[in-house]
Amino acid sequence: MRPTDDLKSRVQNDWTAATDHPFTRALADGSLAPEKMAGYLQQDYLFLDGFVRLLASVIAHAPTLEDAVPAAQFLALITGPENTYFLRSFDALGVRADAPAASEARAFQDLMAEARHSGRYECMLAVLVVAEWSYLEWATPFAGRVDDLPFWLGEWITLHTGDAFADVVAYLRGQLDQVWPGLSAAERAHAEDLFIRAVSLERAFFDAAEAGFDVAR
Ligand SMILES: Cc1ncc(CN)c(N)n1
Repeated sequence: MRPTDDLKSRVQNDWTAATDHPFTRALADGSLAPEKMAGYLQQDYLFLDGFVRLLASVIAHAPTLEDAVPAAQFLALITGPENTYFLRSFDALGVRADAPAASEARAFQDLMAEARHSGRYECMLAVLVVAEWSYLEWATPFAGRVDDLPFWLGEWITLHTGDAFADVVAYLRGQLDQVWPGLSAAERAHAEDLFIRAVSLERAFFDAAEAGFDVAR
């Protein structure tokens, strides 16, 4: 079994809860209240800050230029079209971009900083694999629904579906699978711990979004 499949199988409960969640089902069928999407996006914009730094660290730690290029191209997408999606959505929803962090966003920021500061490529990848693979899984079944949705819902699905995004997930998983056999037991345990905590935080983030984050105006 691929190491990344094995890691996922160890947290199947949280994984399923995070990738088949009432929040994303409501997002995809258009019944999600704009206020709830606004609160989610404000908190996710704080997530994005730590994510960009973590992805930049993966680029810095990739073993070769060839290994780094797909991450660098993905970083351009995140800081380009995804960043402007957030800003256009805040504008359309009438909310500010700089909300105070809720505990779920802070916990994710802390985890990403921990992975980055570990200086370990596999630890950085473990968190990125969870973040992107789980989003590909929840969004893919809804790829055909985007045309009927307001852009702040539909484009969020589009950003996390399609061949190019599936290639990003395949690349991140491939990098982690590739380095895994060369790791010691302690190094594997460290990366696995980050993977498990990241899945749990993905679930908690959607639970909190469904309950409704406070919205800053
Ligand atoms: C919390 C979270 N996890 C993952 C993603 C996917 N980029 C995201 N936007 N936000």
